Amino acid sequence: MTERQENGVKKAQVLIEAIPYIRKFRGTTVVIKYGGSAMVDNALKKAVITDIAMLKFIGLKPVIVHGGGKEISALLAKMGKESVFIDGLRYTDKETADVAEMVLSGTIGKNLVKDLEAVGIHACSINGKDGSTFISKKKEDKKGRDLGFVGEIEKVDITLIKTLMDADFIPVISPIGTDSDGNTYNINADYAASSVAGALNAQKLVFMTDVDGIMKDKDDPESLIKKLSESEAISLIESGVISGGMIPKTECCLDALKKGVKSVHVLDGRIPHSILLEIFTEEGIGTMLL
Ligand SMILES: Nc1ncnc2c1ncn2[C@@H]1O[C@H](COP(=O)(O)OP(=O)(O)O)[C@@H](O)[C@H]1O
Ligand SMILES: CC(=O)N[C@@H](CCC(=O)OP(=O)(O)O)C(=O)O
Repeated sequence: MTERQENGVKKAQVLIEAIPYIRKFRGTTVVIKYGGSAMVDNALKKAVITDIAMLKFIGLKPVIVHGGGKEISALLAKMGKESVFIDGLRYTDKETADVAEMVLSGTIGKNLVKDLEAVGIHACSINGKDGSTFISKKKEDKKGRDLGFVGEIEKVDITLIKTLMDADFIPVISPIGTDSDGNTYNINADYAASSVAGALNAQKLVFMTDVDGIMKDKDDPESLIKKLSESEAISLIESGVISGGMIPKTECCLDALKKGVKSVHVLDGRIPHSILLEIFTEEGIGTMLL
């Protein structure tokens, strides 16, 4: 065989390795929490859009829940407003809630739709106010501090999400909610993603972050944990191996599993095509919780 033919065979082998996974996951729902570097860097953004398009074209049902914390902070800074975080949640006064809605729903959601439509995938962006998708309430802080208009989701009404999916649109969901008094709530995107995945009874929930996955030593990528059970994850939190921002993320993973999601994946969004590598290869690329 010539070198060109050998390369062709290698490409075919990659496709063949994916067959059992395509068979297993066709027709199932995959919720993707999109954020971090993969949302800021243009080349990575393109890779994520391609991956999501690929999932859709081969018959999976992707649903996107996106973040945008850095972009909200940047606009607030331009307005001369400092961002204040309380245990990872942005203190949200009325003006900040409006800015969060504008950035998340007005800019990021619509741009994702534009990028998906450009590769031939129908997409529609909504936030939790549309169709009363996120029935929310003010989030109470465990230590009694006031978080302002930070919301938590009491219930996800999946009617609109399902309607879009049934009509072959990828729902792109911004983490904004409302209550019966008409307040606008800013909701942490990880929490929103796990609530959506639970309500849809998703096969998979994928978190894109800026580290390799969950590690035994957070500064040593070689210590990546490839598979994690619920009980192991709890003991890693208790022993302090999982710390900082990875605590709420892991809690969201556990919450989704409890709500019936079959597996949850924490992936490095800095690696191009990490979604495809995780779902369609034997060795995966990040951490899978199940
Ligand atoms: N055991 C661990 N494995 C991986 N990351 C960890 C671990 N413990 C703490 N972390 C920290 O959690 C961070 C990821 O959480 P966070 O910054 O909130 O993610 P994101 O901004 O993507 O939502 C990592 O940058 C890392 O410093
Ligand atoms: C209450 C709260 O903190 N909301 C987040 C919502 C966006 C988000 O979660 O974005 P990332 O996933 O990129 O962090 C915020 O205002 O930053």
